Amino acid sequence: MSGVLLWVVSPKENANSLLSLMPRIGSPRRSKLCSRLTFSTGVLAYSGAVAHPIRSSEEMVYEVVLKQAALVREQSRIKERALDLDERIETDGLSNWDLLNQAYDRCGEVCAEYAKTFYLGTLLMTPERRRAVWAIYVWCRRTDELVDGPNASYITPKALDRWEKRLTDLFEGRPYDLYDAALSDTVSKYPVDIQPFKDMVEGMRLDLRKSRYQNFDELYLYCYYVAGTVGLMSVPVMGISPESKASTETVYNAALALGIANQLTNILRDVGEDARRGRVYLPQDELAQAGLSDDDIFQGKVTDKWKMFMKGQIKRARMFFDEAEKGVSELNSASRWPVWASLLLYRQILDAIEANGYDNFTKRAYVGKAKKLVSLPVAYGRAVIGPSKLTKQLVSR
Ligand SMILES: CC(C)=CCC/C(C)=C/CC/C(C)=C/CC/C(C)=C/[C@@H]1[C@@H](COP(=O)(O)OP(=O)(O)O)[C@]1(C)CC/C=C(\C)CC/C=C(\C)CCC=C(C)C
Ligand SMILES: [Mn+2]
Repeated sequence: MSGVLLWVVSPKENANSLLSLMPRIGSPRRSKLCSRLTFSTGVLAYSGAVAHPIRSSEEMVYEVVLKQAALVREQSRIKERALDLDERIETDGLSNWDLLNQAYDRCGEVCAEYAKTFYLGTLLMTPERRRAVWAIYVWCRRTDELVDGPNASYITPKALDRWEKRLTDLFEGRPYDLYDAALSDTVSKYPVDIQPFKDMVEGMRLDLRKSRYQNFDELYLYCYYVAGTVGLMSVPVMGISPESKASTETVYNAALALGIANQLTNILRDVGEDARRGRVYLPQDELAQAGLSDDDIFQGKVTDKWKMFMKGQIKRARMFFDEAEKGVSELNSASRWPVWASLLLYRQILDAIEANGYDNFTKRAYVGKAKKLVSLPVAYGRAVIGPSKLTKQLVSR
């Protein structure tokens, strides 16, 4: 016999308490802490006489973190073979090497076009790392465009299956086009696991079939798929400082946290815009606990209830940013500045939501040019600071 049993653990159901908003970063210790302190309800799977809890999103994501961290340690994917460019790419008398350089240059152009500040930041990286990050950026952008771009209404689950097949092909050295060729080369040189890429495609599938999230556990998984994955993809390329004493998992957890923080911020910024597309990413149970419903969101009135609710959501996003900050200094020195810059800039969107009086229905929170300009040297200042000397704290987490 097997089935699912719902149980209630804690009598304290206070959605706005600090503890219930804690980032659920997936180290086993944190996981235990979270389940002890924050879970008010849970799902227990039972089969026969043995009962065991169904894994939370956090635990499932942590497995990917461990896998990626192990891969980095082993450096097992570093291959000696040169990239075998597929005959589907027209050669025009150019060598594979020329084509590859062209491919990377095109990725850089896309990056400069869509993400100027980030592009500028990458210029501080070594040429090898910089172009690898561009290649990853372009693949992520293209993946996102499938469900968010101008042709989104034509995208079907089958099209996403084809996109995933193309992904496995490029990981095996069979790229379809120039952008894929750049990524194919990157993943052959750096210890990048395919799983976060596949998971991002899964996030796009989720966007096709799901427009409501019952609780934070569901939302956490979505945020991992579409943004936490970016952190896991980027760190193997950006590199961890040789001086870092932190465990690889610690750094990957921070990278994951930055992706989650960014996506939560993105969701809070875009509440009105998403509602107009029939989408509500905010956790339904937390909305209900705050006395709010989808209708309140569709009506878009900034009430006291809404402000209270938003304060809690912003607090949680900030906690993920705090968790991420702990890992940035552990990265290679040249990679720290773009990461700090993107963290500080994205984090300020939360301040902008507050400054807009929590009206994220009709106003789009953004960071103005002056604030952006001030943030860049601040990011630089932070980037100069290297890995933490507090090794014990970081290693043992
Ligand atoms: C240095 C740096 C920031 C590197 C990452 C570069 C990279 C590969 C970015 C890809 C971003 C991308 C196109 C993702 C596709 C899905 C998506 C659009 C996610 C949203 C990004 C914001 O986009 P935007 O504001 O344009 O949103 P709209 O489409 O307009 O709605 C996300 C919110 C998530 C992006 C996630 C990150 C940038 C994760 C960053 C984490 C790291 C780089 C790890 C850093 C390492 C440590 C140790 C902290
Ligand atoms: Mn958005």
